[in-house]
Amino acid sequence: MWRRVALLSSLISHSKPSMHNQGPCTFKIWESFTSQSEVVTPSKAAPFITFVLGGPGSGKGTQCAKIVEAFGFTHVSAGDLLRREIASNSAYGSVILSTIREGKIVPSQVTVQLILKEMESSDNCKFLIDGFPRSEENRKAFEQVIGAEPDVVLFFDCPEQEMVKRVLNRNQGRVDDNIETIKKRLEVFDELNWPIVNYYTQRGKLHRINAVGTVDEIFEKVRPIFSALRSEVVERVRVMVVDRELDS
Ligand SMILES: Nc1ncnc2c1ncn2[C@@H]1O[C@H](COP(=O)(O)OP(=O)(O)OP(=O)(O)O)[C@@H](O)[C@H]1O
Ligand SMILES: Nc1ccn([C@H]2C[C@H](O)[C@@H](COP(=O)(O)O)O2)c(=O)n1
Ligand SMILES: [Mg+2]
Repeated sequence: MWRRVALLSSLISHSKPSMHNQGPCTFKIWESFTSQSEVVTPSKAAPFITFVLGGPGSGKGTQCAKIVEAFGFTHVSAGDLLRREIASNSAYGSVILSTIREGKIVPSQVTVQLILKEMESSDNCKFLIDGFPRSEENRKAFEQVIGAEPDVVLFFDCPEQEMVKRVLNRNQGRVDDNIETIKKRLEVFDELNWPIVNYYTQRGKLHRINAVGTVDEIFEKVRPIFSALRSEVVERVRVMVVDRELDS
């Protein structure tokens, strides 16, 4: 039913040593992902995946850090992976840089391969995929390549004015933290985000969180979501560990 992942593009640089098949939760995909017509449903023996949605500056990264601390997830930020790719001068680096500068979305194939590589290199079984999907194309590419859907989707809902204020105060030297790029990012967000929100709402997976308030106030809205899921996550990790032991 399962087979090991062997899909990584050689065009993507290896900035972290590969630990394929070494961790307790060796990452696998369904053989059936090659069948495009097949509906993909989550399996018990799959990593526990949370997608984290929200506009620029809505506080995704900040809340992910709190979830990691409280619940032991591994944080995979699509934006950070793309920035790392730029810094490593890989084949895609200059295209990614100009895309980010223009406030646009990098082709899904690139982003999904980076996410997959990061998940494979982790010995954890529970992931927060931050800033992904940013478009329906992103979402479909993830399902096709990884062969799984997220278990949970968080959406940090924040007014535009507040997002702009936070981004302009961020002060981390990001090339997209300027008013021109923010305007474009907000336009792209408004155009592409809602179909994703609707899709996961219909599937009963979306948690919309009002992202106005202090960091701690917002986390107190996030915490119960993961507390309620604790036994499901523990069971998933157990199944994956057993699965791996049977495999080895
Ligand atoms: N609740 C909050 N109140 C005030 N400032 C916040 C809050 N949450 C995060 N911030 C600050 O706002 C800025 C943006 O937060 P963060 O980087 O977490 O957003 P993000 O959603 O990851 O944005 P991006 O999509 O651009 O990566 C940071 O400087 C962060 O410290
Ligand atoms: N799925 C994604 C995620 C990010 N990007 C690009 C475009 C974003 O403006 C930039 C920064 O991401 P952030 O750190 O704000 O999450 O990275 C993308 O193209 N596709
Ligand atoms: Mg972020």
